[in-house]
Amino acid sequence: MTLSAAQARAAAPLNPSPSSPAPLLRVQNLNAYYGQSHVLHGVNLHVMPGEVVSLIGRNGAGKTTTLKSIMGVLRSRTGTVSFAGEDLTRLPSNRIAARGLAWVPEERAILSSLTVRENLELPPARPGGWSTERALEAFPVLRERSHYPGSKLSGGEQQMLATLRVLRSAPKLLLLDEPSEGLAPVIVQRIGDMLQDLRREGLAVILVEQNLKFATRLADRHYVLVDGHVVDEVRADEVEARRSDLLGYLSV
Ligand SMILES: Nc1ncnc2c1ncn2[C@@H]1O[C@H](COP(=O)(O)OP(=O)(O)OP(=O)(O)O)[C@@H](O)[C@H]1O
Repeated sequence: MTLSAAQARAAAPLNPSPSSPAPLLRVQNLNAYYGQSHVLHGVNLHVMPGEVVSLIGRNGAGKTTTLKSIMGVLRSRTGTVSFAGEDLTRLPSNRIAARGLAWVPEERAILSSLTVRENLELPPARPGGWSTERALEAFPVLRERSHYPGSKLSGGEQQMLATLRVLRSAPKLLLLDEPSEGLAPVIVQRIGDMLQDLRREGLAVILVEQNLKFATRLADRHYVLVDGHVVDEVRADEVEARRSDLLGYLSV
């Protein structure tokens, strides 16, 4: 098979310039399996310190599987995942999280029978992590609802709460799975503002998205996944010129 120019670029060595800083996260030749089903095929990607990178692609392209493989939640994988120069591939997921990677799954991991405040207070805060007060200050809507059970929150509020919970651990890299999914445009805007604030603080992010408008507002680079392959890589300054390609990758 002949690689297209875009595929060749996506498959190129991950840290091309010897003078550029080292990536925070480097994923090399990642293959992942559910039983006999081979789902990721040699995925290569990297995230630089403070960079926001999106993974875009249709349903079933392998975006969530990539996040699960990075976090060590899916163990049936080959290849290498390194973070700040350390090979994480063989570590269990709790130790991967302890290195500073935080995953907010699509299902928005909150405890629905506990109140907003209890949800915020339950994960242990690490030095530098967000306190409950800081979280409630940043999101007055959650302060107003601090005694509500998680189950009574809107989808957008649950998304904010799930993200704030993981910020207690002072992560260095946030992995967000479709944070805008199912939310009203005004709430999507609010979530986007929150991510802009976090990036200004230097947090690196991998954003899994099917909402191109949301992804292109935030991300410095986009990796396109098709059937478990990274087939393209588009920088933010190329998005306008390549918008129809990007829309094509996402259309069904
Ligand atoms: N637990 C599982 N067992 C078997 N196959 C799975 C499992 N989870 C996902 N798959 C399959 O793996 C492939 C990649 O799924 P994945 O969830 O990573 O895609 P995605 O790009 O995140 O799409 P979506 O937005 O639909 O979640 C799909 O073909 C999916 O059916």
